[in-house]
Amino acid sequence: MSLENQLLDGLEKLACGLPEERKRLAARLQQYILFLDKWNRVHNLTAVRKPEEMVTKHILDSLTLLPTLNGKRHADVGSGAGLPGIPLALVRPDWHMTLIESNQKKCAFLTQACVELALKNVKIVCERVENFFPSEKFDTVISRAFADLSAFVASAVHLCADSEESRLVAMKGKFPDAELMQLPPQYEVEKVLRVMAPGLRAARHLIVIKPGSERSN
Ligand SMILES: C[S@@+](CC[C@H](N)C(=O)[O-])C[C@H]1O[C@@H](n2cnc3c(N)ncnc32)[C@H](O)[C@@H]1O
Repeated sequence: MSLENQLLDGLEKLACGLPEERKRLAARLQQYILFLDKWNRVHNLTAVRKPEEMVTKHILDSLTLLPTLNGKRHADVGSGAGLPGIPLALVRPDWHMTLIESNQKKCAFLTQACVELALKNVKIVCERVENFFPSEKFDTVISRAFADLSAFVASAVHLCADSEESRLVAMKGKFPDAELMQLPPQYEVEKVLRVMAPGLRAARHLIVIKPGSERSN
């Protein structure tokens, strides 16, 4: 199956967009994969080397977040090669994504990817998340493969908007029993969702956390 058809099939299974729109989204997502593949050959941005594996392991996995995010302003902490932030920005041009990444080489890739893909709804912050204090905060603060839950929350809770609806969402593989037990009690785990990325057999979980009163610290 071609990359574009693999993406189309995955978008359909995720119930993402209407049929005509899905074709356009699949073409945009393919453009991102091809650009990531080109850079990855030289700069080693991700261990997933085959574009067809990037479809499931990176793109469709990132898009499992879609039904869980509320609001329009989202931050992706430790975004790496733009995951999950860039796939989300591509399929939801009405959202604003801020990608926070401390590694200069990865930031250079992210900046070029935004130019190549003409992404107007993405901001790159090349800084450690602990040192980033934006004037406007976020409805959702997301991470994938960034840190254990306690470290993620401790370093990024200050980015959550001062509203009842703001959340931190960590993307995890198997159910993270030990990490959940270690999470300090001031953070309320609102829900743990088991999600399926089309074509990916591995277990995936989204941990949705309320920031509590810690966010303004
Ligand atoms: C394992 S990678 C995951 C990348 C991407 N989220 C993914 O799922 O493919 C973790 C990323 O977090 C970045 N990182 C580590 N500590 C950070 C910090 N304190 N602030 C911002 N980025 C950080 C690293 O440079 C790296 O790119």
